[in-house]
Amino acid sequence: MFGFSVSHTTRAPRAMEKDGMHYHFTERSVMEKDIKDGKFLEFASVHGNLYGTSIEAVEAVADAGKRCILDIDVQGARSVRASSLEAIFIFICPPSMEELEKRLRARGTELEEQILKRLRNSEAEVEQGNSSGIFDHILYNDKLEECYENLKKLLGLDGNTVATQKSLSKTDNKIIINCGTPELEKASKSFNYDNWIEQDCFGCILTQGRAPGRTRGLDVYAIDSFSDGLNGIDSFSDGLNGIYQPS
Ligand SMILES: Nc1ncnc2c1ncn2[C@@H]1O[C@H](COP(=O)(O)OP(=O)(O)OP(=O)(O)O)[C@@H](O)[C@H]1O
Ligand SMILES: Nc1nc2c(ncn2[C@@H]2O[C@H](COP(=O)(O)O)[C@@H](O)[C@H]2O)c(=O)[nH]1
Repeated sequence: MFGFSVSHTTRAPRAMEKDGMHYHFTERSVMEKDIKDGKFLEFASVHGNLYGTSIEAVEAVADAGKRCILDIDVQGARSVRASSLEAIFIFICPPSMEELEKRLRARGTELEEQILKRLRNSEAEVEQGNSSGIFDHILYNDKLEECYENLKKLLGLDGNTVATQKSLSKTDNKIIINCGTPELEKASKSFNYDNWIEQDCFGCILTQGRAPGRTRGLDVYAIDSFSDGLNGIDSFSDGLNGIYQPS
């Protein structure tokens, strides 16, 4: 259902990280050129390295028929928030700086200098995450399982709403999204067709999987429920598969 957008970064890969899976590891000069050429939705300098979300990375998720999740820092979130893109922004916050330090040290992937830099930056991020107004929700990541449960609740994935959230139909030249929760309703109403980047019902950015300008001129409607047998998600097979994944 969900797909992770594989970011680009100029930092070196960690031992277990694979190029193209965890990140697209890249040279700074190459990434800077790609940024100049408009290939990135957002980018930021984080802990001394460049990180960014390419348009292609998001399209790859959309092409797979999945909803796109971006794991990005506060600067990146601010850029997306300031853009015309609509998304739900969730700040995942450690329970305390002490616990974060323990976790970072236990991860064993950074040298002391980098750990200290990351902790300093995290302090600023936590402050901004809590007070900048960028984020729609703050999730405290104390016990992982609880955090996961809370995330599911927040996305309306914990109960009966799931079935309706997945409902989508295409009839004639109209795409109909079923709004199962207030969050969904907000999301589908903010569907941004012009930019070919849409708000996913679960707060993720997703695309049509096509480049800007190749519009087919479809209209998008959000409705409260499917009472007329329009649950035709399986018939949604004309190449517009970047929007919703069939259940
Ligand atoms: N709830 C949790 N309980 C225990 N360990 C956790 C929990 N959440 C995350 N961790 C661990 O803490 C470490 C840091 O987490 P993560 O990599 O998500 O941090 P981050 O915010 O991206 O920080 P950085 O930007 O420095 O990478 C990882 O080793 C991760 O496995
Ligand atoms: N603005 C962006 N931030 C990103 C992106 N990909 C990852 N990140 C953030 O960087 C830090 C560090 O990540 P790490 O893998 O080196 O530990 C972390 O906060 C990520 O969320 C991106 O594409 N854009």
